[in-house]
Amino acid sequence: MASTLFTQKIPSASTIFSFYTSLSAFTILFRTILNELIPTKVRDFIVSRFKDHFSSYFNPNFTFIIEEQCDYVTNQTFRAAETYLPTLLAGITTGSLLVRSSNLKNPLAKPKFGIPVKAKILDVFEGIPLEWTLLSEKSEGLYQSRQKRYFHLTCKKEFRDKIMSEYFTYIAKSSAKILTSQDNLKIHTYNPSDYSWESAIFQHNTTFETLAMEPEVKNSLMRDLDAFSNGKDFFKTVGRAWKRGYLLHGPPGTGKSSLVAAIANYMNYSIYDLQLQSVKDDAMLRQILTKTENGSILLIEDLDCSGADASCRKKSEDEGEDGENQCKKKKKKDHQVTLSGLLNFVDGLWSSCVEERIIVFTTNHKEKLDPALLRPGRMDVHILMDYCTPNVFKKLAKMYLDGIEEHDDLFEPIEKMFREVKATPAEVIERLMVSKDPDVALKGLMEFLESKKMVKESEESEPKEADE
Ligand SMILES: Nc1ncnc2c1ncn2[C@@H]1O[C@H](COP(=O)(O)OP(=O)(O)OP(=O)(O)O)[C@@H](O)[C@H]1O
Repeated sequence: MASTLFTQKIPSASTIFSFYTSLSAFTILFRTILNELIPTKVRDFIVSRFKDHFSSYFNPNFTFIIEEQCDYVTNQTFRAAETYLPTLLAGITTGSLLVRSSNLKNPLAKPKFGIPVKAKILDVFEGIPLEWTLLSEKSEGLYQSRQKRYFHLTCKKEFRDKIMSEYFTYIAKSSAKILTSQDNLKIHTYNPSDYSWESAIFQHNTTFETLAMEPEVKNSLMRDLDAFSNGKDFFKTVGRAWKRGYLLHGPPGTGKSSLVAAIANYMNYSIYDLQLQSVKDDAMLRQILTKTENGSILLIEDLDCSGADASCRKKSEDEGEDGENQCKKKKKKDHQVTLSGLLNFVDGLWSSCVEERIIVFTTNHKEKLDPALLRPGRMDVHILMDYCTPNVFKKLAKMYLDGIEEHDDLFEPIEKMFREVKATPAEVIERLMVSKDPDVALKGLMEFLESKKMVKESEESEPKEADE
């Protein structure tokens, strides 16, 4: 009985050999079918699915993939990670590190360190070990191919839910804290050939202290900015996007750009300076604007020259055609941003894509703008930056002439002149900078204003003479 069982359980050598030859023959046949009948791409797909299935089954880790761009928008989690991770350099497992010194205010400031591609950074959150890696690869974008960057964040599978619910909030808060204490503001300019914003350190010394404006206008603007920056809950309560639009208008040299710098310094906001002429169409405008960050100023200068205004409409009307239609045709031909595309960002649905946003438009010719841009609610505040007034002159003289507040002979006649002739603050500053000696500088300014007055009087008298 025992011997029967034994012979049944262990096959003979010839059985094993014949089984082995059949298996080998089957394997060779299978491989041949796989190699010759199934196309390479299908084969690779089957193998990769097979691998993925088994590796995820046996792999104890879970990986979050955080791409730089999601749809049209900058992924804020990527931004937060990029800001937060350099604080973890002690846990970096790489032989290299990016080193940057960009604090223009203090050349001796410690350099900052950045994360090189493929470097692994280790973090620990409530005892959970985490590993970050920055990766980069080329991808085909809407307008051209560009570098696609993304982070891999890896943790043990059992901590996946905790990381999802708590860790990402933690790094968002940490990066917000780091950003509010940043040393430099930035100015971003859109580069149409690269379809991306290029950044530089923004170091403009103009503040509300150094800007010469009528005191009531300045004070009311500062109050408005304070209310805006503290207004997060208010905007939410009234159901509006947290944004504020300012239209700065007035002749060249009256301080519109300087006022933008003063606002940026006061609010501690970076500036996105957009030349509308460089934007092909509304779709591109959407893509550009959604790539800007919260808590920033979007600046569109010289709006009357941008095409998205009434100037081309007026021209067509003068030429006797239906202005609006011709304007539309022109936009279509040039692939330019349309007025409605722009308005969508000023107060349409897209205006809420970025929070805490100040939009500043500047123009030398408010009268040329399309009335649609000037309707109530579009631009919240209109500020006229005008020719020099006696108050503005006094402020400039005090700044440029060593704190001078009075001058026995010249202050009064100069102030009187400003009521009669138009001179921009830029022109006045040019004369005040001629000498540190108040007598010389103010005399030069007086002569300049007198010559302007003479020109004005002769221009006024010319038509009269012609009439006579
Ligand atoms: N109100 C002002 N207070 C102090 N400085 C001023 C003022 N206005 C002009 N300036 C000085 O004049 C120069 C030109 O000013 P700015 O570029 O700000 O004028 P603008 O109105 O923006 O001109 P444009 O319309 O040509 O862009 C700057 O150097 C600025 O410092």
